[in-house]
Amino acid sequence: MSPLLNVTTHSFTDCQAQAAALAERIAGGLREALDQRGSAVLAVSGGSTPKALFDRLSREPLDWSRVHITLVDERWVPDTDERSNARLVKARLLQNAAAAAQFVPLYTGAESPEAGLAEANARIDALPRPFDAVVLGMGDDGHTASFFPGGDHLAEALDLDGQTRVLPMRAPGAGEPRITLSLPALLETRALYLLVTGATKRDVLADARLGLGAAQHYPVRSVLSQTRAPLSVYWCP
Ligand SMILES: O=C1O[C@H](COP(=O)(O)O)[C@@H](O)[C@H](O)[C@H]1O
Repeated sequence: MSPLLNVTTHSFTDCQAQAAALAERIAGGLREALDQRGSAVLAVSGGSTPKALFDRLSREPLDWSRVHITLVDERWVPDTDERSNARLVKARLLQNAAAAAQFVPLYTGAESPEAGLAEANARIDALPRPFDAVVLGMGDDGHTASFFPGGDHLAEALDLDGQTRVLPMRAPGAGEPRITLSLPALLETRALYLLVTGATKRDVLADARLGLGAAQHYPVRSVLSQTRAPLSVYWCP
């Protein structure tokens, strides 16, 4: 199969419609998981893009008490910091019906992601697998999760044969030190979504698909070109 045949793009003219459609689709997958296996796991991104999605998803009627929610990546800051992805999840997703969900943070309170790595890995290893849904975002520099261009553990994180599900990441464009699920950990999912908004990110994604010039190094290419998990891109202006 040609790798890009593994990617389906859903384009919306309205970002509320995008958020509603993806929330409904994720909720459907979680309900199916609850019916068939009794529990469900959802891994989400942070940043600014998923706010509308989280607002919608938090109102979806399902038994959230049997859903584990974790992060695909985290900035190594406490959840009192406005840069914390956990803070965003608590403020926008763990609300309404979804307040009953069981949150599994990546930040452990240790001094550094390296010092907190064993605990973070243990938390992720303890979750049922495969995950039921993974929601990725993308930065203007072509990063996804905390797979940053020039990242100190990038090659390890993108290694499809890698055994460690959680890795630290430091990179020039990352701001603070990070922790991230690895590519193979993210691809072990029943549903994989990439949420993208705005013309700049649309163009970054188009460049990443072509892989020309600087775009050949965009880490998001690792998600576009893999064949383990079909990828659904949700885009709005
Ligand atoms: O640093 C991060 O950035 C990406 C993209 O964030 P956005 O603000 O452009 O939506 C995000 O997906 C990732 O989880 C986060 O840690």
